[in-house]
Amino acid sequence: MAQDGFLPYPKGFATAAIHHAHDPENWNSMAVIPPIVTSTTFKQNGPAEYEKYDYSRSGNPTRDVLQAVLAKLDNAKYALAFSSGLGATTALLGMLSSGDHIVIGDDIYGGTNRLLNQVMARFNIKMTFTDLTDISNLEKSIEPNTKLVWLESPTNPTMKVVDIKAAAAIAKRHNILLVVDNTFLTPYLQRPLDLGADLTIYSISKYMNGHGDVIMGSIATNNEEIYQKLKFLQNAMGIIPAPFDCYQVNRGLKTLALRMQKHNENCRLVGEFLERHSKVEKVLHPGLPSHPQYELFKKQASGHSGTFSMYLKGGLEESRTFLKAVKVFTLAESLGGYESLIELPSLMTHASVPSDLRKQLGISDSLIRLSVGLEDPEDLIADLDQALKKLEE
Ligand SMILES: C=C(NCc1c(COP(=O)(O)O)cnc(C)c1O)C(=O)O
Repeated sequence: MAQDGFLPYPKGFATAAIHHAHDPENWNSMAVIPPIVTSTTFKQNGPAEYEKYDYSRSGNPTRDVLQAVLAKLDNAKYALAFSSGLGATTALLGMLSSGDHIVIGDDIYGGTNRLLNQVMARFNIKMTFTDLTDISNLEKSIEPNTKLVWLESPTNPTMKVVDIKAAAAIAKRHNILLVVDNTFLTPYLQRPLDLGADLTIYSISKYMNGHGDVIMGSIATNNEEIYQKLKFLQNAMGIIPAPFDCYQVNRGLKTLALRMQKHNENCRLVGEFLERHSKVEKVLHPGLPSHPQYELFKKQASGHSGTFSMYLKGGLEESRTFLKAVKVFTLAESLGGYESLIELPSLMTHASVPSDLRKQLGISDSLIRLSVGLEDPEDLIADLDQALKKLEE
């Protein structure tokens, strides 16, 4: 059962993740598990006369199985896989032309901010960063040359929630595409296309693969024209994943439903423990009633994942002491794996965000982001408790 008051978990999701596009009749071997096709090239019947595949960058059978499953899980017609989440972002931004404008939620992954500000800006892509939790800021930021609205919800790392339906309605009214980066929740907990978004993008490297051993990205959409443009860019820009990685991610998806339920449960227990702790200033967890947008979050999600943030009392010294003391949690970047991770965005994942924006967003040296994994929650809580006790020494 989904958490009280949230949307129900999607029916048939686990069955689709396991069986969709997996008919053994699809391949001569009748293998139950889709074969891994590592061949870089495929024999042709005559010059430019071939069945479906000519060169693995342009198309690959193992990648196609993964893309079919990814589309199904997002209730989408189409999905494409890329070499990384930022690779998918690069392909998506590759649809823009010099002079185009995009409106972006102010709180986004540091690497996405870096790609926009330090690369795309050099190609004369104009951008407005704004706080989309106040949805009136979206309308105010739209200009005649605006082509994309880009948002995360919840946001990385301050966990702000954006009203996706409202953003989609405004984007549609202005004939602008809405992209939602759904990395933090996956389509099991939130389905942006069903809420009106035109595209949803993922760092597959996180929960979708879920095993901390693949870097990959993906985009899903129902828009045929956009799909064809992105498929062209996937090949023309060469931003493709390896067949073996596609096999690993396809395998990871088979337990996505189970893993997200357990991340949801573990993360609530850890968040509630930290909320009660004297050394914790504030917890930012959209799945807890204390979050300012808890009611909105329940309307657009089936629950929260394992990633949330908190403000520790004190400054950088206290954060360093605490982060060096954890033992079950690992101090490292990334999130969404079965192993629990913990990090300091100001010096790690969001170090490339301009300091004035970090200050404005509250990404201080006291803001700590946790990715609660699938370990026994008692062990996770005991680990945080012993590390917090170091602040009393
Ligand atoms: C590595 C981290 N984030 C990657 C990320 C990316 C980039 O994905 P990569 O697969 O790392 O290229 C895109 N969108 C979001 C919301 C992300 O969190 C991190 O936040 O620790």
